Amino acid sequence: MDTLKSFMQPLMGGSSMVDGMKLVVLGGTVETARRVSSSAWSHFVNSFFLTAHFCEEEQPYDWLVLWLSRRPEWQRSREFEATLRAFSTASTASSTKSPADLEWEEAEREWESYNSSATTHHDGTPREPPLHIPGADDDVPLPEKPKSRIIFQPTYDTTHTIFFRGHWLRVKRQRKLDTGSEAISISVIARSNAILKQLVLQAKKEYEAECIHRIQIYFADAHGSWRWTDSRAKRPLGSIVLNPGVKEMLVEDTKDFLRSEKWYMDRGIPFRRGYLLYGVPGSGKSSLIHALAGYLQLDIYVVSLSASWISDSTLTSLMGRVPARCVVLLEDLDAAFTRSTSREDEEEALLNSLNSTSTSNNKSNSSRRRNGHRSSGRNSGGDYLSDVNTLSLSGLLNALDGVAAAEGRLLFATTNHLEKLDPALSRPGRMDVWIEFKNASRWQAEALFRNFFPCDEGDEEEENAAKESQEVIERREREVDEAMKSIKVEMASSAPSPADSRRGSRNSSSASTKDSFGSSNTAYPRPPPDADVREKLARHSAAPLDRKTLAELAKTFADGVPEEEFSVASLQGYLLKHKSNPHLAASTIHDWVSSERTLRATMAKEKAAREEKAKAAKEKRLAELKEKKKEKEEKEGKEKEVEELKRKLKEKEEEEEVERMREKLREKEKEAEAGKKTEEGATTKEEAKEGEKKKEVDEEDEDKENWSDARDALS
Ligand SMILES: Nc1ncnc2c1ncn2[C@@H]1O[C@H](COP(=O)(O)OP(=O)(O)OP(=O)(O)O)[C@@H](O)[C@H]1O
Repeated sequence: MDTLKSFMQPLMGGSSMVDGMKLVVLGGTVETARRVSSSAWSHFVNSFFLTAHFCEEEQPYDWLVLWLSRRPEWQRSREFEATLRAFSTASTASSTKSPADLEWEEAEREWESYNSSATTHHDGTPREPPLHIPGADDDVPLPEKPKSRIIFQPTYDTTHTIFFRGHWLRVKRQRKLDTGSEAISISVIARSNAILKQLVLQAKKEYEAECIHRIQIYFADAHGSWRWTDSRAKRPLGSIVLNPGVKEMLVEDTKDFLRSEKWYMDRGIPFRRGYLLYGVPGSGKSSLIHALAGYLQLDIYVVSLSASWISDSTLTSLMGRVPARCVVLLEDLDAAFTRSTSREDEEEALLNSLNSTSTSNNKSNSSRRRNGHRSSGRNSGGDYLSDVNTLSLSGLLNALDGVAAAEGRLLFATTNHLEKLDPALSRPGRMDVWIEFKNASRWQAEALFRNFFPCDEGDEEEENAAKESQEVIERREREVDEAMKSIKVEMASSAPSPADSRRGSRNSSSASTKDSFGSSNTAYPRPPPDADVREKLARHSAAPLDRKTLAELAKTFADGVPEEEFSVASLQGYLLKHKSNPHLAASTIHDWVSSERTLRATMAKEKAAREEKAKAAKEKRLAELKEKKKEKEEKEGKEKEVEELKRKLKEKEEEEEVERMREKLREKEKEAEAGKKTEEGATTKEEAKEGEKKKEVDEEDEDKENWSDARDALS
């Protein structure tokens, strides 16, 4: 030991070095102890904590976000960000409000009471007086603008503790590094994961309770996932007007299907059902699906097959990811593949043949078309030609009923062009129920009218009230007319109108020259409003009609609507214009029909002219393309002729060369013959024999040489 010390002493060079070494050793020991203890602690913690992860892409995430947003602890984080609630479920529909919601509403009320007393904005500008429109029903308050619900949630990677059913939960929001999507992890100290299951079920229940009056709409995204897009109030099935029995049949069929899972399983039939709704636009296909989904309490998953990003694989993964009970909606099924007409094919073929540099591309394009792929987009020349989505018919069929397709879903497909669908797509098994939608029948017209105008079922008292309200309407209409007349007078004399004076009396601070919408023109007098605008200024809702009047008006209206000529949507548009005046709606339907017919005839003429023009332009383009093709073919023909001549010339030259070689060979042979004869005379027989042999060998050598010369020359 002493020897070692004496050996080390000079190396250490004194006590300061020793102290330094001691410090390093001490520091190392502390750090190692820290690391070991922290990993032991996390190991210890992990062995007691159960953790559940919820990814943004999955539905339980939405349940959890709603549940957390209702926990005051979650909203009172010291580091938070404010966001609009991602799930816009109607708060009005919800019967229960969370403490967090109540807290937020209280804060809003406080803010409003502070601000309502002020007559100026924060920037000092005066507040505008309330708007008054002559004849408008100011007594009826406008519905409040729906409030967006702001939620405060903790920033990423901060851990929060929330108490739930006797357990402390550690909750953390995280962002995944690879996908950038959000996730929530919840840890709890427990022996089994029962508490986490309870939590998820609780969150689900609350979410469903909030959504009971609404349906959720999900749209497919480019990554093959479903994104929540909208939440809509349920549409009552009664508001959909179809010919008798159609709705009932559909409702019964869907209900029966949803009840028959076991029946399907017992028979080994895939538990799926498809409905094809086809027919004229504006006949209620989409509306019926929404109403039905609401009735059956199912969410809607919408795929647009004409999206540019859609491909076989994305569609397959989307179809595999729909929940067990839902409505999958494929809108405008015919738009998935646009088949080109023969003329378009011809044009494309011509273009392909002209574009010789991209031969291979063209081949692949046309083969894609044959396989039913859709293409649209721009070519280099700026024309719309080929931006390809890679969805094929077989891919679509596979996604609909392949092994990966989810079971239990109701598939609805809509199309306006049944004739464009491939028979494979609409065969039973894929589309089990077909429903045709036509233009409105008289029966539908009457039902639509009845749906539009409220009926007072009631007694005499109520009938009197209805009459009174009718009188009120008429009085108000008269007022509007008078107000309009006075506006005209004002225009002529520049005197303030009664409407203006009323406004002035309400708020003397408002500028007298300004009209209701703030325009203060002085150079040009105000033009009189159109009859259409006057009509709109009238009161907007009709008083309830008694049963008899409603029946009469509905009949008059339906009688005036020609059978299956106008879509329900267009009739709805007409009724909307007269929604305050059912009498007018019924009495002027004939005028509307004739004006619509005239309008349609004009539009048809214009369309025909446009099509004619487009056709002529197309013909011209086609002729130009043909001309170019002809020129190209001629040029190619000439080039071919030149090539042929060159080839022939080369052949000729080669033949001549061979002939020259043959000539040379013959000359050589003659010379050899002559030499042979001279030698014969000069030698004995034996010598002659030997000489002959030698000659033969020489000749052979010479021949070989000549032949090789000739071959070289030929090659
Ligand atoms: N049969 C109907 N009953 C009630 N309302 C209808 C009906 N048909 C159409 N409408 C009304 O017309 C509008 C358009 O209807 P909808 O979008 O459902 O028609 P569609 O057949 O799906 O049209 P498209 O084929 O153009 O998508 C909606 O506002 C809807 O309320």
